[in-house]
Amino acid sequence: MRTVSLAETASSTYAWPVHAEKLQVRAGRHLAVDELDMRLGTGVHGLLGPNGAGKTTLMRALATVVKASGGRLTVLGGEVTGNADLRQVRRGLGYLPQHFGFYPRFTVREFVEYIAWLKEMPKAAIPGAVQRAVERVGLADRADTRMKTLSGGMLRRAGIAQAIVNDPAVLLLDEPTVGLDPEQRLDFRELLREIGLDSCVLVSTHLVEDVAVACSDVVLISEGRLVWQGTAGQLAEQGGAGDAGDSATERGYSAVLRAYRGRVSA
Ligand SMILES: Nc1ncnc2c1ncn2[C@@H]1O[C@H](COP(=O)(O)OP(=O)(O)OP(=O)(O)O)[C@@H](O)[C@H]1O
Repeated sequence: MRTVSLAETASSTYAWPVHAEKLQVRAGRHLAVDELDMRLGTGVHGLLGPNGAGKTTLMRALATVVKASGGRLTVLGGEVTGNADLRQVRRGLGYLPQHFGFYPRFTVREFVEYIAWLKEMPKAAIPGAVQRAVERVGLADRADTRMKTLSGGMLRRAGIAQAIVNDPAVLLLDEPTVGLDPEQRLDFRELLREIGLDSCVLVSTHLVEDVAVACSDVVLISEGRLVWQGTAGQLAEQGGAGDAGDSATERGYSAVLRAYRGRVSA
């Protein structure tokens, strides 16, 4: 049986689970997110953009790991750029960072349990929630294996398990499909679609095809700004025969970026 998360039982008086207005976030001294406006509702949102576009920095700000240096950011109704109770917001979040740390002697189960405990899940709900998260990422047969002995793809799946253990209302996944084999990628797309039915999921990736298949909506950023937002089908319609790419979605991606670069250099 599915455990009901704290985020679901909290009253949701906000219009958008994620709402950024003129958001600015620094990475070191660099302004990596610059006056970004973005609203995300329920569904699976694919976050695309070239290397250095600011995807990881944006994810980190949404995950409340870094503070914004300007603008406004509201996550699950809490203004995280203001004086919101971050503990309350964090209980409703799931986050898979691009690189995540773990104690190598922990088993997969201990690692996911530890994150559930950090998220202040009710003690009695933790064992069942951990088992379910591990099963959902296809690691049930490795639950009692030490983290240090997992393959790269299995580690990534353990990372996804910790991100979903609390049934988060906002799930942030930074390049989750890196290292997954083709079969696991297909299962993962299915998992994303399932979670996106009642949660807001943001997935950063360079695999435009993953976005085309698994995401209800695409957010494209470049130089820290929102360049384009729409459905994967609408993105595909932006491209033409002369645009770079092996699929309609890739050609759409190239066309949108080309148009944006033309606008900023004009
Ligand atoms: N610690 C740092 N100090 C200075 N600049 C940084 C730092 N971290 C990131 N940057 C810069 O901020 C910008 C955005 O980086 P970020 O990692 O958010 O981009 P990204 O879209 O996730 O890139 P990628 O697709 O390569 O993972 C880049 O220009 C990067 O060089």
